[in-house]
Amino acid sequence: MNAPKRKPLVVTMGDPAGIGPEITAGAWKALRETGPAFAWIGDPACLPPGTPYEDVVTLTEAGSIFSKALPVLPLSLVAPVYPGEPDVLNAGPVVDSILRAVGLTRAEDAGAVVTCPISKAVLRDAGFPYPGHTEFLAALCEVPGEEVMMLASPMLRVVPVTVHVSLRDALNTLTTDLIVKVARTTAHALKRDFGILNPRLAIAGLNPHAGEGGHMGREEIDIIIPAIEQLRARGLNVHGPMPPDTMFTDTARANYDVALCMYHDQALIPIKTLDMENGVNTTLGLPIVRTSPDHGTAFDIAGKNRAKPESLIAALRLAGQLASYRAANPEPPEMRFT
Ligand SMILES: NC(=O)c1ccc[n+]([C@@H]2O[C@H](COP(=O)([O-])OP(=O)(O)OC[C@H]3O[C@@H](n4cnc5c(N)ncnc54)[C@H](O)[C@@H]3O)[C@@H](O)[C@H]2O)c1
Ligand SMILES: N[C@H](C(=O)O)[C@H](O)COP(=O)(O)O
Repeated sequence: MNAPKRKPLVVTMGDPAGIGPEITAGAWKALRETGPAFAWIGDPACLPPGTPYEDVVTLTEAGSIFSKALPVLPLSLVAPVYPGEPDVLNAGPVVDSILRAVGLTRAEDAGAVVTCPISKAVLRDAGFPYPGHTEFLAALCEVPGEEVMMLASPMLRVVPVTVHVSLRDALNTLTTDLIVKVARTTAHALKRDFGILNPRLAIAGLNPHAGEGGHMGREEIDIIIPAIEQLRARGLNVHGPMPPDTMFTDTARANYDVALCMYHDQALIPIKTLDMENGVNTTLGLPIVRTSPDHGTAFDIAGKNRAKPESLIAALRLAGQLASYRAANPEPPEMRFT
């Protein structure tokens, strides 16, 4: 039987005053011969001067011209773009680019969505009601609350249990049920999409020394250990709570497939420190594949020809692999949630 033909991926514009346009042009140059092929939904006026691009109407056209030019599904901005100076007036097209990308992927015209970085502050100032792509994508896919953020690189995978909230709110919202839910979605995705049959989950503690038996905080005893017990009772391969300060050493990382962390920076500091260039953000729990580079808009270097496209290239490669894996491996019923 022939392997299913790979569908082109679709890349969103992100904030046009950030590094999205230039890393997109850089990723196209790096991947034009090998793929995965993709189309970019954005305003060509914000691409670096001299970028060879061609307007397209369909993803099929994008696949056939990809080796010659960056395929663009055009979308007009409202305000002129000055690199490093985001404009709230362009929030509408930034959001439209995401909406169109999700529509094309849900319609199975595109293989996956790869998002360029948005400024959460600019979108929030414009009235956008979501904290980030992760939550917005879950709403668009009609699975609000099911989303799980995972950042992955060849060195480490991490999942923050609480995500885009203040540290104080993270402590207030951390519950046994939430840890169990996020861990189950993570284990399921590692089996389903990454081919890891019995994923090993390391659960971080919250407090110094994972609470030191309750002398440095009770969250491990009251919240985290009950979650670990429930997950083990479901047959998941889980260990912890691990002291957060030592769980990211080379030796410790060799013993797990993913680290479940209790708050955003506990998860993202280690991966961005160890492997920023190869890190990819992917949203688990969605019916579509979504990846993103692990960095933000980098307004400080936008338009200065200093932005590295490596993380976007890694995001495109991972999206291509996950989409192909899903197409070739329809989900067997026994793999569904344990
Ligand atoms: N997926 C996303 O949409 C996403 C992810 C992270 C942050 N953000 C947003 O980005 C904005 C800026 O966030 P930040 O300053 O904390 O992080 P950032 O990742 O934009 O920048 C942090 C530092 O890393 C550098 N950097 C980032 N990407 C780089 C690249 N590809 N090549 C070279 N250097 C690079 C920047 O110049 C900066 O010095 C925020 O508004 C945040 O909301 C968006
Ligand atoms: N929390 C992510 C990070 O710091 O890299 C980032 O903000 C991306 O979030 P979304 O993919 O939800 O936009």
